[in-house]
Amino acid sequence: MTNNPRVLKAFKATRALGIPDRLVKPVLKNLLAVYNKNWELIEEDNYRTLVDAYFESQDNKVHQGVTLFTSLASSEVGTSGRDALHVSGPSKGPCRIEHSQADLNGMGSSCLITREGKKPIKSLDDISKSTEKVKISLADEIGNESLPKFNYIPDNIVYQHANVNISLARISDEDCCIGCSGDCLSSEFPCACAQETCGDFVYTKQGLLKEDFLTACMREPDKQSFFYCQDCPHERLKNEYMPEKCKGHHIRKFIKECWRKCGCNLWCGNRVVQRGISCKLQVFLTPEGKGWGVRTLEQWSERHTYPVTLDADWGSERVLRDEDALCLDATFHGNVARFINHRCCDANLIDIPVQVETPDRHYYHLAFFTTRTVSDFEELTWDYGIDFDDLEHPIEAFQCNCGSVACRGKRQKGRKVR
Ligand SMILES: C[S@@+](CC[C@H](N)C(=O)[O-])C[C@H]1O[C@@H](n2cnc3c(N)ncnc32)[C@H](O)[C@@H]1O
Repeated sequence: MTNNPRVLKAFKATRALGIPDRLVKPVLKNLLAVYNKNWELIEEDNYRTLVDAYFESQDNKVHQGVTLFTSLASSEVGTSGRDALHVSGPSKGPCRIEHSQADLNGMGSSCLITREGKKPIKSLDDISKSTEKVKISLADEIGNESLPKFNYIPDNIVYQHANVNISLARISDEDCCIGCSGDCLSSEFPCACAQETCGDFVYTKQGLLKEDFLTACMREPDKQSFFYCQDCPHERLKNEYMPEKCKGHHIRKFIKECWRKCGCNLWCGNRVVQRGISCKLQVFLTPEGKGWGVRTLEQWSERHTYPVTLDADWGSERVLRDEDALCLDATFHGNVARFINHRCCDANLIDIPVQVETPDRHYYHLAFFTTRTVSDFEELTWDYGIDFDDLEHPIEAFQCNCGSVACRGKRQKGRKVR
């Protein structure tokens, strides 16, 4: 552990990008040697040289010849391209929250042992570049695709002027459990953080979502659970001068996790999403022409949770200020969730909003939970909620190849989408 304030400041800057100190340390040491201890060069432009040097060093480390064993299942998660996740945005372009960093060029040719046996493929050992707790591998068993260039970041980063104000001072005593200690799930009475979910924690001691809460989240929304804005940012984004009437926003159930102002510890059972991805996931090239997708490398015989921080905003107020209409955009910076493909109606994932750092509901995490048993090597899918007939929908339509018998995109086949 160093006391050098310049080193500590450098760590602080790289930590903000989700890079652990232990990985930055050797890169920093190397740069100091190269620059003859000229700190100014390293500190310039918010440590740009250091960050670039770190990512370069990680690129060089891309392992070739990853071997995965059939006995372990493989799976992946992917999400939001820009189109898929623009849930709402202000008229002058959405305030963006970006996700994750990693330059994924540098794929190696190797052999991957899959359920079907040995196959020549391109593979990467860990697209998260050690920023996640578990490795997220990549496999192209078809061998003809290069990855889109994007930066893998494990946590959200606020882009430009997005109105996200995270501060402990904004969390009132009613919004946290200062008096708790250890694990809130073990205490006799539920703490203040369970108020959001009617005094009952939503997680089991095993870190799974309780059945009744999940079932309630999966239920078809009724008319009362929609909110209609007077002046809808969604519609204004489509047509600034003659916006149509708001089509409605689904008012959804939130999960509220304990956080830093709470007295409990990091291993409290009411802190699941914030601890990061813990499942073995793999990004793979889908054979149906959907591009890259995500699958799991292990069977989840129970309903399981893993966090992917996406974002959206919904009309929780009569008049939504433009700057509060946030969206998640993982086009350039994102995590593994950016690869999750769409499946109509019977997807095996559901997204649930999770309040962690702020009681302000404009900004929250979007976590994906499995809705049923997922087999090893099964693709993880999510219903993007696209209306394939609405060509003005903010999610850009594509020719749906989800394969579901209830595919809503079938009618699109043979017709040119945007
Ligand atoms: C969030 S990205 C998912 C990752 C994407 N497959 C990739 O290779 O980066 C969304 C894009 O994936 C493709 N996609 C997702 N689901 C699809 C589906 N059911 N059928 C065809 N293409 C799909 C579409 O091109 C869509 O715009």
